[in-house]
Amino acid sequence: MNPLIELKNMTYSAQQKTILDIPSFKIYDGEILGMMGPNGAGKSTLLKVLSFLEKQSSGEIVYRGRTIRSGQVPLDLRRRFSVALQKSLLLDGTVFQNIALGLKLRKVSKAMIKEKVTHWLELFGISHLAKKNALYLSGGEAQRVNLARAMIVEPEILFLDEPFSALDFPTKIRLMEDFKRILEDTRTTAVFVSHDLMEIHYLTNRLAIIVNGQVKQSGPTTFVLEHPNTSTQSFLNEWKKFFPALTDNSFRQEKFLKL
Ligand SMILES: Nc1ncnc2c1ncn2[C@@H]1O[C@H](COP(=O)(O)OP(=O)(O)OP(=O)(O)O)[C@@H](O)[C@H]1O
Repeated sequence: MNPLIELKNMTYSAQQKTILDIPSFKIYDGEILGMMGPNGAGKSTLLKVLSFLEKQSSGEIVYRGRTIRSGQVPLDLRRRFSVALQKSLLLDGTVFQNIALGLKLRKVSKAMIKEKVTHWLELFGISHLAKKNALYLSGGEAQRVNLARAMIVEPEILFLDEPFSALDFPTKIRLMEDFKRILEDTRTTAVFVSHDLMEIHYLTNRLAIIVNGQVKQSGPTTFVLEHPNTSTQSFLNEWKKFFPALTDNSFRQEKFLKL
């Protein structure tokens, strides 16, 4: 399988400190890749480098066979990606206008914008909010708008940095269920940073554990959770003490979704 993105000897440094040092890492078409690791491990920085919001200090990022070397800013590629952060950063305007923004910037016709926004409002279950000012939404509503805004441009990769962390548990579950279905239906490749093992377990099919700016382990999510290696076990075993059943597949089906 050809990777969508490949990192080769990639480092990222700031203030004379190496923050990321990744000799080799690949992201594949259609996967939902989770990234976990302790505070300050470099997850958000990696997300920014992968989405070309930050330039790597050395090494190469190969995107669909096109090599981007350190120092280069591939502005044309940025438009193919969407980034959704924990804080939804919505603009003062209606929900409709917020979701339409990416299409407007891409000079899509008014009729097409209307059709697409209506479609994405429906998919995220927020049609009733279309005319509401986006600054006066609840956290759960705002995050639905944020995700619809990211998805409407049909990104080749969606980068998510803790988008659910501020939501209460039932709101989070409902949004994650809807979002997972949308990602699967649209076959969107997604890279998802989270501190929450339940979110990671539910949403992702591959997991990378980042510690001290390095990818210490990656593989199918359930496998990594069940078989931490010597570099990741101290981090993962802390989690597993509190959620021993997370490595049991039936847990997700029978308990997690019905909580
Ligand atoms: N521009 C910068 N200048 C200096 N240090 C930076 C810069 N960007 C990131 N760092 C440092 O790099 C390290 C990794 O930060 P990053 O935000 O990527 O970690 P993280 O894994 O996302 O952390 P958290 O889980 O706490 O959100 C931190 O020590 C941070 O202070």
